Amino acid sequence: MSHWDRFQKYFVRYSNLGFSIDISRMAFEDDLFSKMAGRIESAYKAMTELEAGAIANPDEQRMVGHYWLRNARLAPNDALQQEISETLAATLKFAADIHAGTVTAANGKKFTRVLVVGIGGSALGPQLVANAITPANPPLSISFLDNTDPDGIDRVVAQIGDELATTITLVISKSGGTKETRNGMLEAEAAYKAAGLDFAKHAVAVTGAGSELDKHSTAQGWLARFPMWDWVGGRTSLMSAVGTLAAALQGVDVLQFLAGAAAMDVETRQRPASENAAMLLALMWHHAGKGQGLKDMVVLPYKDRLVLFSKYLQQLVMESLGKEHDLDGKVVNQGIAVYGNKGSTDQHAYVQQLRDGVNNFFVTFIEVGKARDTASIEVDPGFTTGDYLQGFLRGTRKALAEKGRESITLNISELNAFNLGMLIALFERAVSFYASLVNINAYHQPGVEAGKKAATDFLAQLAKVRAELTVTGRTADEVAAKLGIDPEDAYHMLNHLAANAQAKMVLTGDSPALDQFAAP
Ligand SMILES: O=P(O)(O)OC[C@H]1O[C@H](O)[C@H](O)[C@@H](O)[C@@H]1O
Repeated sequence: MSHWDRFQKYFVRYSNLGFSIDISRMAFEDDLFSKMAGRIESAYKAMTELEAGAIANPDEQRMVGHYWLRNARLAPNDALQQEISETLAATLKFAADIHAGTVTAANGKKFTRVLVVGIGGSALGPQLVANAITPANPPLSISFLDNTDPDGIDRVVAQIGDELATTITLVISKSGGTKETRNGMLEAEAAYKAAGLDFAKHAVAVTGAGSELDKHSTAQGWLARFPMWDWVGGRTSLMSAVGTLAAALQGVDVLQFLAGAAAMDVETRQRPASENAAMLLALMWHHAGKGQGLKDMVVLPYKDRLVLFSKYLQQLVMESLGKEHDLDGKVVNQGIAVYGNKGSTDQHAYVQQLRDGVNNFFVTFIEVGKARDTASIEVDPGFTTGDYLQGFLRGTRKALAEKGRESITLNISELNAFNLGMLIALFERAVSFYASLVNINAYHQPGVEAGKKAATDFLAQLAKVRAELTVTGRTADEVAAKLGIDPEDAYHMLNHLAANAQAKMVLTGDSPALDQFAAP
């Protein structure tokens, strides 16, 4: 069969949405659909139950409700439907009050900037939206504190400068207890205080009811609090107040963003697999990686404003699918690695390996029809930069295909709120379908807790190591023996303390075991 015939055979287009998916350059056999029919059927059944309010996250005994966020009528009861609708209305009203100057900074002036403090799903989605679909001259600019790196925090606070006086800070944390976010909140509060500003009068919480952050923000009398629910995972929370509040403050058309997601949901809820873009993605992932994630997903949008899409999908895909056990408790070590930035830029970075090197990936091209909103100059007689961008996408896809490297191409007409909503809904549902195909729970994240606990242990030991420092100096072995901890851990802690003026290295031996550290 010619490429042209295969392209036409498998090409799926939702003309009403200006969307299409091309899987023809994936080297699956024609009997893929029949071979997978049983698992496809189970995936559709699981999806129907999930959207009807089943406990689709059995490990945490929770419903999975992110699809309801863009169509509240789907929620399984009136109370939830009302809560979703009222929260959306409240975020839009709050943003309108900020824009109108009904709600102002403590100095009576309109807010001009929003500072988001969050991490993981409480930052990646808002960062994607801010980068991709914020209007050219947004009513509020945006900054992010998305890590517990003091140097990074200092840079953001310095960039905001005096504008802090008209900056509204959104502290976003579903659990309300994530330490990086708590630290960012305290650092932001310190910056406001240092500027003689009352943080509470510039702060808003987006968190679960009754969380540490909820209690704190209520006790401190912050401007507002918006809810997060336990039936929305962090990585699928962008269409809750996590994403809608920051988006609305920046002048994004939130209702169009949600409408795009809802429209893609309609197309991908129950269509037969061969016409269902989300099921097609899930099946291509399964084919490429043999159901074990053996090939990485390279995300290559040929649009600068989608450069954060791969980072967003890293969490959505890898935190959902990267699981040790399947639903039957069998050890499966599932997952699909995701990386990428943007084309054609990445052609000058790693595409060399994609074409000629190890064939351990498949590419997902994202093609955006409309090149720009303004008129184009000619960079060659008759050609524009947009022509080049399209040429590089098509050329790279062809060059990869010639060497047996697989790719999927998604096409949207232009980059706007509706179409970004569509893309996010598409991948959310593809993740749900894929998880069913490989029989895993896509909605919990046990592995993340392990890291959090190890960090807590590290901090407890760091305090003891610091207390062990004397004027004369101690080696890591001596400190470890005294405290009964791992000598290498002790060594790294002593170096951390020395690098930050909380210890000093008094002797450098010819092996780390001889290095001596003393009190500063
Ligand atoms: O929103 P928070 O509760 O602060 O959680 C922030 C992030 O923490 C962990 O990394 C979770 O695995 C993520 O899913 C979550 O987005």
